[in-house]
Amino acid sequence: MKTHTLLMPLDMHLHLRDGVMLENVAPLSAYSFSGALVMPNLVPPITTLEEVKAYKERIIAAVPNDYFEPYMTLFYKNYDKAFLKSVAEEIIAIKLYPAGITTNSEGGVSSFDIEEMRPTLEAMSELNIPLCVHGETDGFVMDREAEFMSIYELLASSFPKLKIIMEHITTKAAVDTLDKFDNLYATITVHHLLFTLDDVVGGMMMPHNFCKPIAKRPEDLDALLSVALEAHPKVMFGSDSAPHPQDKKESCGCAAGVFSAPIALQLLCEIFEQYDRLDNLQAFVSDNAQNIYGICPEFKEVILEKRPFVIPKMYANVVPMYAEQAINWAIADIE
Ligand SMILES: NC(=O)N[C@@H](CC(=O)O)C(=O)O
Ligand SMILES: [Zn+2]
Ligand SMILES: [Zn+2]
Repeated sequence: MKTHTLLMPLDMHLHLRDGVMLENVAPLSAYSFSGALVMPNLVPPITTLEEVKAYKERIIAAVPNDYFEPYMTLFYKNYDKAFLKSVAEEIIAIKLYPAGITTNSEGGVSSFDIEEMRPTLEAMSELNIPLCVHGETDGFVMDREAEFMSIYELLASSFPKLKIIMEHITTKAAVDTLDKFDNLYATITVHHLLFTLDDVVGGMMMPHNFCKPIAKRPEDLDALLSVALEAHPKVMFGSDSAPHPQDKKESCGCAAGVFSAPIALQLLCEIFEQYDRLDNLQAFVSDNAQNIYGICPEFKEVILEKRPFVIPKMYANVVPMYAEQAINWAIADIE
């Protein structure tokens, strides 16, 4: 049987939520990943040192049986340098959300006034704290990410020493912007390497494929595939696995978010094998992130094998991406 081994897989964009949901989903990521960058968009969002520490403890308590490093983040506000110094050791990045643009982002940034943000972003550069960004404007839904490129360019040129990560990119526009600035990086999800808008609303409406940013056009998918499959050194895997209870997805006013964490590595194997690029998957799911963030996860070896695997219908009360569908790769063993 064909197998493929991945060392220390990392998920550099993950929503673990809190409470019972955290207890249900964290073990699924901890099983197959060495670590993950944990997003701070709880209700209310994570904005203090005490909240970061307490949330990290709750995550570790939820995964008693596996080694798993939660790389913590703060929700962006205009923090002062003294505060940032006091949290720098506890976090890997700060996540900026435009206000109201996605799940639990109401307290985000409402105007990109560079002068207002300058003290915080300069302090982050000096303290070497990367800025992760949900890059969408409030424009027409298919144009939101492309319209945000001018804000990325302004941020990247105004703060050339600040590492800026364009989270969950979905467009050719973002791929084209990546190499314009040395300090721009990106994460890509597995669902955005598979879906276009057709998979969301092209036939019957598929709430479990609905997320922000929405999947775009075939040429965007091709651009994302081109940088992911070559494991472009400024691109890393971030699942953006975003669990919502079934009734919040299968309802009027469907919540945005695709739940992919437990099947992400299997799907990535399938995609990279399909394009004959399995050799690049290690860099995409771990090595690039280690280089970009300067992290060194503890040893974990995940052996995948090529055999049919039917994705469960539910994980607790969450419906995963591709529920009940058969895929070609499965996890065989983990050490
Ligand atoms: N991606 C999503 O559609 N949803 C995420 C938030 C986010 O990453 O934008 C969530 O927290 O549910
Ligand atoms: Zn987002
Ligand atoms: Zn997200």
